[in-house]
Parts: sequence; structure tokens; C-alpha cells
Amino acid sequence: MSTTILEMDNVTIRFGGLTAVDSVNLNIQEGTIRALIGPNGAGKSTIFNLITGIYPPTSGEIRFLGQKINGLKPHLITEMGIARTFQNIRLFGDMTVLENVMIGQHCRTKANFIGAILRSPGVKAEEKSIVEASLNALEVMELGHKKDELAKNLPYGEQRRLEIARALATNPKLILLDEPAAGMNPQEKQTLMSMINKIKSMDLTIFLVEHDMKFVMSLSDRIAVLDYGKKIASGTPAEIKKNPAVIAAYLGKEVV
Ligand SMILES: Nc1ncnc2c1ncn2[C@@H]1O[C@H](COP(=O)(O)OP(=O)(O)OP(=O)(O)O)[C@@H](O)[C@H]1O
Repeated sequence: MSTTILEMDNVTIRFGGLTAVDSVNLNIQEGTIRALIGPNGAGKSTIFNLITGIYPPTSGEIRFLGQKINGLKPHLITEMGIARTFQNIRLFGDMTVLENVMIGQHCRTKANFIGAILRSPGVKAEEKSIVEASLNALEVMELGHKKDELAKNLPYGEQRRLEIARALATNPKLILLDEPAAGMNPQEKQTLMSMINKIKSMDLTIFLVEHDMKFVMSLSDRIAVLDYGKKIASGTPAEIKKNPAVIAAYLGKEVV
């Protein structure tokens, strides 16, 4: 039997007079790839910001593995097992690839200031496990051989994969990818697709926002569609492609 990993129950957020997310219900099953699509300004990134604790919802409830998470601070949500990447690249260009991944794990470190200065055995053991987790995540994204390069020297497609490695290194159960294929060439998209499938095979759940319909249709198990903050459809790629409300939201253009 499949387990629901994430539930959004009637979630709404208003920014002043604007209802950016309007009474959205969503269930994501563990071990699946779910996409969230919709026109610009539909509320997709806002949904990610709600799940990761950047904004509390105006009303409704968000549950992760059955536990209510709305109202929790972002670092606690990361600790529970939700990681994310952002629409725009957020790397430290003058740090190495490995350092960029290690920095994503500060939420998990327990060492206090004195321990860090004295480099106590506990701190050293923690550092070792951070390095190990970071190298593992780099291997998954096939960037292990580039660990000592400066992030700014990687080609664009690899920089985007590095961001996913950083999210993976926090050992999440659910990973949110905000437009992971944006700006990639077809070859880079193909590579990314196979890596996202690999992440799925590691028993992780993936929730992604993406504008590239080919990418979304070939990768996702299920797709939810937002328009003006409301969920207008949900289903398999084949169902979404022929859904009249979805076609109308995309101004009559074919979805693929
Ligand atoms: N912090 C905020 N304050 C006020 N309005 C906001 C805020 N964040 C988002 N919005 C508004 O909420 C709506 C949804 O924005 P959001 O960025 O979630 O859309 P999106 O579907 O991710 O769009 P895109 O595909 O262009 O990234 C937009 O009208 C946006 O201007």
C-alpha cells in the first residue's frame, strides 16, 4: 500500500488583496514524481514556499508524513526531511563544488561554537559524516570527479545539478525542484531526467515545478495544474494532456 508523504488540505495564502494560493488540496504518494504546472503567476513557487515554511498559510493545513508542518521554521522542516532547490541558481561561485554541498548541511550540525574551536572528537566525527554525505550526493549527480573545482567554472547544466546535490546531501525524503530544467539544452535536460529517475529509485519522492512540458510529461507519475492559485486539474500525464480546463488555461495551445 502506498503512503501519503505530503498532504495539503484546503491551503490558502493571501498577500494583501491577492489570493496567490486558493483552497488547494494535494496528496503526494511516497516514491513518486509529481509535477506542478501552470501559467506564470499561478502560485507554483508560492506552494513551494508554503511547504518549506517560508510563508505560513492564511488557512488550511500542510502535513508531512502525517505531521502538521505549517507554522514550523524552515530549518525544522528541512530537518524533518524536505529539501528544495530554487528557480535561480544559488551557488557560491568562488567556493568548490564540495564546499557548496557541505554548506547545505549546516541545518543538521549539532556542534556548538566552543566544540568547533577546540575541534572536539564529536565535531571531527560530524565533519567526517558531512563530507561523506556530500560526496555521496555528488556521486548521485555524477559530479564526484569535479569536487575540487570552483562552482563558477562548471557548465550551466552541472551548476543546476550541483544545487540538487546540495539538497540531496541533507538526506531528504521529499525533494522540491523549482524549474530544474530551466535554461538547459536538450542534452542537459536528458541527463537531468535520468538523474531525477535515479533519485526516485533511491526511494525519494520528487515534487517539481517545470515549464518544459515534454520534460514534465515524460518524467512525472502525476501532474497537478494551477491557474490563478486554484488547482484546476490533477492526473496522469495522459489525462492532463487532454483535460479541457488545462488546455483553456494554456490559451488553447496544446499542452505538448
Ligand atoms: N511575497 C509576496 N508578496 C506579494 N505577492 C506575492 C508574493 N509572492 C508571490 N506573490 C504573488 O503571488 C502570485 C503567484 O506567484 P508565484 O511566484 O507563486 O507564481 P508562479 O506560478 O511560481 O509563477 P512563475 O511560473 O512565473 O514562476 C503572483 O501574482 C505573485 O506576484
